[in-house]
Amino acid sequence: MKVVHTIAEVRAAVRAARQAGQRVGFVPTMGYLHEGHLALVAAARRDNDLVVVSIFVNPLQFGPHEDYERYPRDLARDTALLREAGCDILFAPSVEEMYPQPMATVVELPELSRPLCGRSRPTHFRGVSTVVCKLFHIVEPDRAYFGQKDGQQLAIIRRMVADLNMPVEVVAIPTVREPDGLAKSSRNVYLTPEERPHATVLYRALMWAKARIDAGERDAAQVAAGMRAMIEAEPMVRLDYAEVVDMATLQPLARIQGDVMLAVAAYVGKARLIDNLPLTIS
Ligand SMILES: Nc1ncnc2c1ncn2[C@@H]1O[C@H](COP(=O)(O)OP(=O)(O)OP(=O)(O)O)[C@@H](O)[C@H]1O
Ligand SMILES: CC(C)(CO)[C@@H](O)C(=O)[O-]
Ligand code: BAL
Repeated sequence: MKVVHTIAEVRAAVRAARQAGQRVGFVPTMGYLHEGHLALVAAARRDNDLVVVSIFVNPLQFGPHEDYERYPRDLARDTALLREAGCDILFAPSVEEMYPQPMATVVELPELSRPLCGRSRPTHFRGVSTVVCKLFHIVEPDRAYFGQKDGQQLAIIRRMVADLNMPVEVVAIPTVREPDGLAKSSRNVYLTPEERPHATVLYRALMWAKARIDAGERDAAQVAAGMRAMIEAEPMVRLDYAEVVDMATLQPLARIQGDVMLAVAAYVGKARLIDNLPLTIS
């Protein structure tokens, strides 16, 4: 595995592979890797000749009072994990390399960025779509891999790629969970041993909602209210939102039908956790 830190190096490596007729799979991450990230890398490894993983904690997607400074980082451990996972190129640029001058350009999808997490993180998805657009131009992958866990991010990237005719196939990978259902996330390290059991309420609320829908419930407001009540009743947990939305537009639904996403977010101590469940109801 080659570890590169500059845009020129990653471009040269990818172009050489492409000229040799290779297909390029790309996994963008913010590092501090866990099995969720490694599932994306494994899928990229299966489908492509060359696998590129980026590790970049993108300052543009953090709000002024968020956790940019204390976001967990461990490049040595990540490098070892990626080598083992069969990654070919690790691209780990500095902030100066990615943003040599303040960005005068932004890529923003306002309608998709405002709901759900956008209400508490109003500038977050502008930072995500802008950096992913940059990374796609740098790496020029054939396929790019994203986790379902960040469901709003996935909807935004899919729509950006469609709207801007980007020649990349977006591949979604199901959420990888701990044995008790908690979605794996780099931010789970913020949870104290006392908080940790309560964090599973997000998954429990999603499972409760799924059971109701499986039993025939189609009233989205009823299901959302039930999820909200469960999360609000949980000690050490503060609800951010619990909603039933259309998977592509992220707009709240009245009736549960078609491609829907049950989406939840809550604060548990220092951690803000998100989870979701995509469902197709015919
Ligand atoms: N549990 C998971 N299952 C599947 N994919 C995941 C999981 N967690 C993260 N991913 C995906 O990995 C990619 C990189 O995510 P990121 O580096 O932000 O990790 P994270 O664990 O989501 O961190 P954070 O704590 O910032 O949410 C994204 O496409 C994300 O959806
Ligand atoms: C897609 C991403 C790497 C952009 O910084 C980030 O939002 C993430 O890790 O999900
Ligand atoms: N996984 C999304 C990155 C973030 O929360 O900033």
